[in-house]
Amino acid sequence: MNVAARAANNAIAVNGIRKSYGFGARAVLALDDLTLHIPRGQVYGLLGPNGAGKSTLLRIIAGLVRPDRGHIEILGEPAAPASRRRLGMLIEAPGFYPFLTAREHLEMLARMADTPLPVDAVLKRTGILHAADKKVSGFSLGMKQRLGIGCALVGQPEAIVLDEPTNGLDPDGILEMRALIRELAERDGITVLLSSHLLDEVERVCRRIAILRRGALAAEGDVAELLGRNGRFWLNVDGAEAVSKKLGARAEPANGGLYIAVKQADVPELIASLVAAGIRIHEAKWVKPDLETVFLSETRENRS
Ligand SMILES: Nc1ncnc2c1ncn2[C@@H]1O[C@H](COP(=O)(O)OP(=O)(O)OP(=O)(O)O)[C@@H](O)[C@H]1O
Repeated sequence: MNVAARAANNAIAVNGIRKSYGFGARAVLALDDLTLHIPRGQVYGLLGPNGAGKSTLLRIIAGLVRPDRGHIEILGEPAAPASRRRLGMLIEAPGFYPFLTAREHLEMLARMADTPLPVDAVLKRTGILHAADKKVSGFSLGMKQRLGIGCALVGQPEAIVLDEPTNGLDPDGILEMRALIRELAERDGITVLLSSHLLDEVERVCRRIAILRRGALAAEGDVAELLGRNGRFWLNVDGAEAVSKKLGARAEPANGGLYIAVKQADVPELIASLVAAGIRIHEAKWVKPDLETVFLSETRENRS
C-alpha cells in the first residue's frame, strides 16, 4: 500500500506529536513524539496509567490543545475545523444547559450539522427516547453520558472519539453502552477511538489498542495478537522439580506445574524430548493472559 492509500485508510493519524505543559524546570512532557495510526471502521482503545497522556492526545485530536510539534490527520486530511466536522467527540464531561431537554440539545446540534441524523433516531439509539422531553437538570450521570454520545452522533460522523464512555453508568448501562459502541463500528462502519481505564471493557470492545506510558507508545496492536504474543506455555508433569532442573532458566514453577519459555514452533520438539527422557506429561497448554496482565507488564515503572 502506498503512503497516500495508507493515509486514506486511517481514520486518525497521529504523527510525531510532542506536547509539554509549563516551562523550564517545571515543564511536564505529556506526549513524547507519539506516532499512532487508527484504522477506519474499528473500535480502537487507548490505555495507559494516570498521567500517561491519553487525555492530552484526545484533546489535541479534538483541537482543544495545540501540540508543540507534529501533526494530526483526520480521515486522510490535515486536522482543521473542516475535517473535525467529520468527527464526533465526547471528550470532557459534557456540559449541558440544565433547563433544556435532551431533544432540544440534539436539535440545536442538528441545526449546525451538514448532514444531521433525525433527532428521534439518535434518542432511540442512545436509549433516552423515553426521557427526550425532560430537562437535563433531572438527568442521572448515565443519562447525561448517553446524551453526550447522542450529541457526538447527531452530525452523522465518520469517526467518534470517546473519553471514558462508560463513566458513571450502572452495570446494565455499561453493557448497553458496550453493545452500542460495537454496533457503531460493526453495523454503521463508524470508527470509534475510546480511552478507558476498564481493561476488561477494552478487551471485549476494542479490536486494536495502544498502551501509552509516560507519553510514549509502550505497546500497540490487535488485542488478540497482543494477548497471544504474551501467552505462556504451561506443563503439568510428574517430577516437576527434575524437569525444572533439566530446562534451567526456561522453566518457572507455578500453579502445580511449570511455565516454560518456548516459541510455539518449538513446542513439539520440547514435548518429544521430555517424553524421550521418560517424563510423564499430564497436561500441556498455552495460557493466554488477560489484558490486565499485558497492561501491567507494559507499563510497570521499573521497566527501562
Ligand atoms: N493543563 C495541564 N497543565 C499542566 N500539566 C498538565 C495539564 N494537563 C495534563 N498535564 C500533565 O500531563 C501529563 C499527562 O496528562 P493526561 O491528563 O494527558 O494523562 P492521562 O493519561 O489522561 O491521565 P488520567 O488517566 O489520569 O486522565 C500528566 O503528567 C499531567 O499532570
